[in-house]
Parts: sequence; C-alpha cells; structure tokens
Amino acid sequence: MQFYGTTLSSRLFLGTAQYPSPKVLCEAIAASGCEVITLSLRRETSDGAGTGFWQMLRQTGARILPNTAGCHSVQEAVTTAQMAREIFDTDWIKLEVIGHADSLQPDVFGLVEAARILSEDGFKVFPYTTEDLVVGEHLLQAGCEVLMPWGAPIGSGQGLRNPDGLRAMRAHFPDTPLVVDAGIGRPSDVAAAMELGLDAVLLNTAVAKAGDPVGMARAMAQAVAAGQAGYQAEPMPRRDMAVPSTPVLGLAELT
Ligand SMILES: CC(=O)[C@@H](O)[C@H](O)COP(=O)(O)O
Repeated sequence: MQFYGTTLSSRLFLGTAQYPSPKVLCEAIAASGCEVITLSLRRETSDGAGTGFWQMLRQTGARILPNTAGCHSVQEAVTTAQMAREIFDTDWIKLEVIGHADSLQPDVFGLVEAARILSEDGFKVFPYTTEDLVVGEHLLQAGCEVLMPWGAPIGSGQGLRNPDGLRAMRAHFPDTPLVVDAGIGRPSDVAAAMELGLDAVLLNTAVAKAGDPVGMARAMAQAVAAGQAGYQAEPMPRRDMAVPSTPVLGLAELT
C-alpha cells in the first residue's frame, strides 16, 4: 500500500500514548508489526517525557508520524507541525484540529485551512476528519493525498459508528488511501473497517488500555489481515430473506 509514494506492507498504524510502560509500548509495536507510529508533540513535551521517549521510539525502526493532537486552532496546528518537522526530520504530519471539547470532533473548516497551508509548505498531510464527502473533496483540493475518517470519538472504543458513511467514502474516493482513525475498541472493529475496503487503520487507546497490550496489538494485526483478505475475497451480498444453502435436488421422495 502506498502513502505519498512510500510503500508500506503493514496496514496498521499505532499510537504511542497511555501505555503502562515504555517497555510494554515497544513490545506492542513489535507485536503489531506496524511500520508507522504516531506521537503527539504537544503531549510528549508537556508531560516531560521529551527527547528520551522520542529516541526510544526512533529505535523501534518504525516510521514516525508526528501528530497535532490537542491543537484547537489552525495556527496552533501549523506551528506544531512545523516544530515536528524540525524535531523528527519528516514532512509527514497527522493533522488534527479539534473543534469540540467533549467529542474531540475535528473542526473541519480549520482542518481544510491548515491542510492547505501545510501542503503548500511541502508537508504530506494525513488529516483526521469526519466521513463527510464534501469535506473530503476540499481536503484533496487543499493538497492531501490521504484521508483519515474517524471511526468514533477518540478514546471512546465505540468502533465504527457510521459504517455506511465509510462505505460511501470508499465508493466516492476509490483511488485515495483511506485510513480509519480513532474510536476503535476491538479487533472486530478493525476487521469491519478493512472489510469495507478501507486501506488501513490507526489506533491507540484500544491497545494501550487493554489488559494485555502486547496481546491486543497482535490481535489487531491479525484482524487487519483477516479483514483485508475478506475484502479481497469479495463477500457475498446480504439478503433480506433466507435462501436454503442445502440443495433440494436429488432428495429421496418419501411416500
Ligand atoms: C494517537 C492518536 O493519534 C489518536 O489521537 C488517534 O486518533 C487514535 O485514537 P484512539 O485512541 O481512539 O485509537
């Protein structure tokens, strides 16, 4: 799968916050087989974890996708992205402009504006957005080549709240990489996203807050593979009525 011309073999992106320990985090990254990890510049700098934590993440070998989590304005997100580019030496940025405190719903107007500013500045933007098709169009026009629709509010573990909306996105943007971002709770949510034909999944809390984060990271990777294989195998259509699966031809007639 290609994202901005970079080929990745894993379709799972992992967040790096809230793990019980750095050791468990590193083991979870390894167990997931993910090639991209995301981290929040604001959160890590504000809690003092700082450069030691970043060094440790670099040593995992995974590609770092800095994010602008916690940014509530265009200016804040743009400045954070620029700092991230300098610190991590990458032009990839997961762009979050949060618009609503309780749901952490993206401010899609600010998101499009920030995406345009950052794209014009050479960034490769991964925008955390809603499943709105028109917003998606505006993000592509702003320079984005990837869309990251939410599954459910960040950290809620609710799974896919609007599968029909995600299906519509897949149909409307057949050639744009689509990554479900946020709200995943269980491996079955991951498999469902992949069965809808989405290209990848980004998740954090479901692994970090699991009883066994390493086991859950492994399960999520297996769910990505199962869902992707299921999508490629073209599931049968759903039917409203029963259709006998046992042929009746050739049965003995009892008189
Ligand atoms: C780490 C990160 O980027 C999160 O903001 C992301 O959206 C994942 O959300 P969940 O924690 O719900 O998986």
